[in-house]
Amino acid sequence: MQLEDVQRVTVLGAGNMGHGIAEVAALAGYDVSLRDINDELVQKGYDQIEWSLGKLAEKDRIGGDEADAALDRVEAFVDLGDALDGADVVVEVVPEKMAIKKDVYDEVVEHAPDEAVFVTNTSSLSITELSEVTDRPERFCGMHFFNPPVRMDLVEVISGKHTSEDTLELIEGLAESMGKTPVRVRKDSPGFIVNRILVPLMNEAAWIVESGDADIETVDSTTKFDMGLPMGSFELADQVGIDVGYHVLEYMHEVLGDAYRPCPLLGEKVEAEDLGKKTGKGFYDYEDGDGAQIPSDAIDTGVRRRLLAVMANETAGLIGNDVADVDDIDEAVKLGAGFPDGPAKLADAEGLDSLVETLDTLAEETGEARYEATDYLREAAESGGFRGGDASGAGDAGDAEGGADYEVLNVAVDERVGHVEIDRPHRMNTISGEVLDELADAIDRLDDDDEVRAILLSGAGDRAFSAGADVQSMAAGGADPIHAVELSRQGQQTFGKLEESDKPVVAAIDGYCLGGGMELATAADMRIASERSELGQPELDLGLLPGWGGTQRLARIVGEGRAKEIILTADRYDAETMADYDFVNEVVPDDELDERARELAEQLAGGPPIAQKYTKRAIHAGRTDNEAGLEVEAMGFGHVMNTDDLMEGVTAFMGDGEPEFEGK
Ligand SMILES: C/C=C/C(=O)SCCNC(=O)CCNC(=O)[C@H](O)C(C)(C)COP(=O)(O)OP(=O)(O)OC[C@H]1O[C@@H](n2cnc3c(N)ncnc32)[C@H](O)[C@@H]1OP(=O)(O)O
Repeated sequence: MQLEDVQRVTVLGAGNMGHGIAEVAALAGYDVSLRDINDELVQKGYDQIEWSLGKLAEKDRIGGDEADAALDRVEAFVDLGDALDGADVVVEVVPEKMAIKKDVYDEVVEHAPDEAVFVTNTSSLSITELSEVTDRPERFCGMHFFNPPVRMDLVEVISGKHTSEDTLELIEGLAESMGKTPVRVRKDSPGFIVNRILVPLMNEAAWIVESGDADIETVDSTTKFDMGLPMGSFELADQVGIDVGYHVLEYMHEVLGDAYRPCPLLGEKVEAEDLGKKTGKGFYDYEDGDGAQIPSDAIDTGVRRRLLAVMANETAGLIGNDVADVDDIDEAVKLGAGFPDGPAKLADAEGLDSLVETLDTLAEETGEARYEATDYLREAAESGGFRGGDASGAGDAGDAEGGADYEVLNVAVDERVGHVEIDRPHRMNTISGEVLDELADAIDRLDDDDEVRAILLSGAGDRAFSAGADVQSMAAGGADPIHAVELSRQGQQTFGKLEESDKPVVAAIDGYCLGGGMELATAADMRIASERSELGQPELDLGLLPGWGGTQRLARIVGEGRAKEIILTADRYDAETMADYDFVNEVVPDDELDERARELAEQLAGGPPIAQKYTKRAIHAGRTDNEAGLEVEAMGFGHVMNTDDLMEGVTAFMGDGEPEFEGK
């Protein structure tokens, strides 16, 4: 079956994941049959889809018509035969018990069309074992969505032992058509990629506390504020459900051996039914206490190294056993678990050599199997890291003209325009330290490149130009004032490079342009925005202030009164209002932004570079001293008088032609 043959997707199970997957499939234009075992359950799932589509429309993520059309495509069923009628792909999302799933497949094979492809949304069970109870193991694979499917980009596409390449390609294509990022898991190994990293991390956090080496607060403070992960390890366990992690761990223990022996601390919580947020109490108390209150200053480097060492070992296990390659692992964990960087990159940055040493020491002290470094980890450490000593992790990412590869930017030069796109759409193109580093490098290169005559800035995807500083990675600075001052200076200087560039800079704003993202756009010479864009400086709502030049640059553009209004209210403004405030030069329909921004950038790239340079310099010099500005203007005027560009401009004017300026 080819992707274009897929018309009907049948989703078996209308629970949390089931109705979410059904919604995503309907939004992608597929007809959807949603089935559960009784009217009440299936109706509940259907109502959830209706509610969620309504929310998306309310937030302008989709149009009202689109929401209605998606809902129209969903039909609810209790009868399995009816639900499977005409199915091209069957997505099974029934409870995570092998026996239940097998029973379902026993029935499904009786009713499903012969050519239908089967996928299971298990998060850890064996794809091979499940495929073998069906009549089509080669047309069977895992399709693991993350919760909630409508928001999470990642889909792990897992090959069973019998799965054909065609099936994997079809399901990857299906995931892409639903707007998701599929990551292939080549082997059916417990936990696949994301859970294989997260669950042992949770287990190790518990073992650290169990052994008395640190307390819960220290482990969580280190995880969140030192390693920069989105949550503390115990906070994560509470969020996911301690029982959920525990059962995955038990399964890993059973299949993969002693290295995955669950820490008794987890078992005790499961026994006591303190399962985390869903029961009101887990490692933290959400009912009678304040929930997960994690101190930002209880960081312990020993805890960090231990958690990173275990994570590195798991990563190595996945690569060494050919389950997935390093880039896919990093991508999957970033998208599926919200890590700022993937585990391989985090481990490389720490130094694999030292992590191997940590494991060896722990193995010697405790004799525990989970500290036995895998052969692949040792090999990777010897060759300088997972990426052979390239700690930037750039690998094959990005392809910038001028010889630089970037991890979080796309940089390309075309028609004399150097285009810099922040490429973190899954995190709203937020600005991390890495984005700042790469921006500084890219701007320097484009500035030095004579082929480049204008710079265009944008954000990948259609949700955000940039939602500002990555608060999570900022928090990883551990509330250290000195670090914060340096971070502020780094942003000011990086954005200052754009402002000071001799070349005209255009910011193409589509979607959210907030906080540090707006400060970046403020450093451009011109701003063009799509109608749907929302702009603002929400820092004060976070108890912060705009620290990347916002207090200075914004006032120059919109005047002090408006700048104070924007910063002090922390409100969000639509593009039209920001055009009225003179911040945005032009507002265009959403689907015309890319073309119009490029047109403007190319127009500026065709201008006379020397005159442009002195124009920018004179305007900037005049900010604090009008006389100085006029002096630069006069000097610039003198400089251009003796240029070929002047001759070219005047000749073209006389002859009614288009000038070809060369900057000479
Ligand atoms: C010196 C400079 C300082 C600063 O720049 S401070 C930061 C200033 N910026 C902000 O305060 C904006 C914060 N973000 C938001 O208010 C909202 O987000 C949006 C309005 C942009 C979008 O809202 P919605 O459509 O409901 O999406 P969502 O679920 O909130 O966001 C999607 C994912 O993006 C992450 N995210 C958004 N903004 C940031 C950020 N600034 N730092 C880190 N992560 C961010 C979220 O957490 C979430 O992630 P998950 O899907 O993993 O839950």
